[in-house]
Amino acid sequence: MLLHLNPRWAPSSGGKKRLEEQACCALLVPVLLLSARDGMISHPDFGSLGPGPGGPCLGPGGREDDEDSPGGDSNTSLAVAAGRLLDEREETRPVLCAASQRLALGRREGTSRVAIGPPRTAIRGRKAASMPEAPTLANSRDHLGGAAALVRDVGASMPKGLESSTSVTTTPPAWCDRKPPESSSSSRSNATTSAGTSVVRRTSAPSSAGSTVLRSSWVDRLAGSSANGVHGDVSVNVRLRPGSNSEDDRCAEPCRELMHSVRLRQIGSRYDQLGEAQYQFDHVFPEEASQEEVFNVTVAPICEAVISGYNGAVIAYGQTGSGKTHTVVGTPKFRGVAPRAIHCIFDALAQRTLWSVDVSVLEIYNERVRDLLNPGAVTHVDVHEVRGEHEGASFRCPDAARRQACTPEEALAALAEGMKRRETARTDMNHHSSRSHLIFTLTATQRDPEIGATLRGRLHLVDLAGSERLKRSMSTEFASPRGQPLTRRGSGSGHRP
Ligand SMILES: Nc1ncnc2c1ncn2[C@@H]1O[C@H](COP(=O)(O)OP(=O)(O)OP(=O)(O)O)[C@@H](O)[C@H]1O
Repeated sequence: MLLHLNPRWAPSSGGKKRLEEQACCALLVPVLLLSARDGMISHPDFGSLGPGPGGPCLGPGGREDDEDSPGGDSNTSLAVAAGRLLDEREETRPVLCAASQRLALGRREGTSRVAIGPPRTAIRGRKAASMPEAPTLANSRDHLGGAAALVRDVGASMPKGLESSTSVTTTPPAWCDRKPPESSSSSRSNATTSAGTSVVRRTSAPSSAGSTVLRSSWVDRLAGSSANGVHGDVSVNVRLRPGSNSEDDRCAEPCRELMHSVRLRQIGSRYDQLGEAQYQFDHVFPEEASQEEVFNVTVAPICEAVISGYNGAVIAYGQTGSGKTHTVVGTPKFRGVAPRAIHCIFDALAQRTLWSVDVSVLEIYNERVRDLLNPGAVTHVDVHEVRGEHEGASFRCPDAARRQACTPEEALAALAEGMKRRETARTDMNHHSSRSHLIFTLTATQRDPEIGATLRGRLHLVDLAGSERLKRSMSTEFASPRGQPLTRRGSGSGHRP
């Protein structure tokens, strides 16, 4: 998560509320993310693998490869996250309340200077000394461990017939990150599990031994990850937008005394009594931080994980004009994380023999999901909620276009095409303001024909609409067809309650 702050956001009136909005972001975002765990870095996808329209596009040395699964495993676990977070107010309210409670309690405990426990502490389940445990975060270690537990559960639920019918006989390639099974037999099967829970596909499904090794490998990684913070974790980072020259003008700055923390300061005599507040993050990017630095620290590790078969998401959150689109997409001169991630993933795939990449660009606008790669008029696509026995709910947009990309340029062209169709509106704060949530998803699929294994990782890059309330940004030009504001409270732009 990349949280964006505009240090100049210190208006003379209504300042307290606005400062609170920025401060609340710091607390709300990590808490909210927990409820979006499925859209975060997670275990390799157990779902069925479906080729997108146009069929698979294979990398150098690849060959046309037919998938036996029906198409439709799609791309919007992030849309999920965003959609659920922003639209299902009933669900998020307790979480929001918990965060507000934390903020309030934190304030009460300090007087003029309040040090709020670091979000990462809360996320990783180490209760901050001064923090009451938020009710909806009940034991967040369990929450993080949920992914690992999920893997165990899915493995445990392998149908018996499947377990005994197949085996893996060859040593997996280096990229597969698996050990060969201890015992093997030659039988093969096209069987898949009832819930599509086998990641080994097409001509074979894992043997009992093989799948156990596979699972334990993932479980180890996931379990290890929550301990070492490399994978399977949520990191919350802040980037400060440049632009404020004078000290008096600034309401946010990196804290020199405490690493990776930001100090928020209220400007103006009316709210001086509020004092300062410090928030600690995984990383704080000062105003002078380059695009490259942001990518290297926050996104490059996720790209590596995607190549290893994990799903990852990068979500840019912040007020309008705070630099979300600049960070995610950037400009030709200052390339954002999206083009860098695309190049990074393609560079890694170039070392492999058999791979394919497809991309999709979706937009959540006015509470509906739109497919921005549809060549005709921009169309809405339905969101299907799928509830697996062990996987919880996931959301898919099977009708959304998934464009095959053989080169980074093709993937970038798809992103550019989607950006062009994205709804923008002029606000008083940002003349090219994004009024929708943009979700760019890149799916990297690698195959090993020898063992019939498929390894797939997804990267979701999300540029959220401005988090401010609509009336604050005075975005009066956009209204729904029914004359309502673009988004209601609690959803889309201005989604804070
Ligand atoms: N780190 C930065 N360095 C240089 N310019 C920046 C930086 N961050 C933002 N900007 C500039 O600030 C302006 C607003 O940024 P941007 O459009 O990315 O904001 P946003 O958060 O996406 O806003 P909205 O939610 O309204 O779309 C742009 O002109 C952008 O180039």
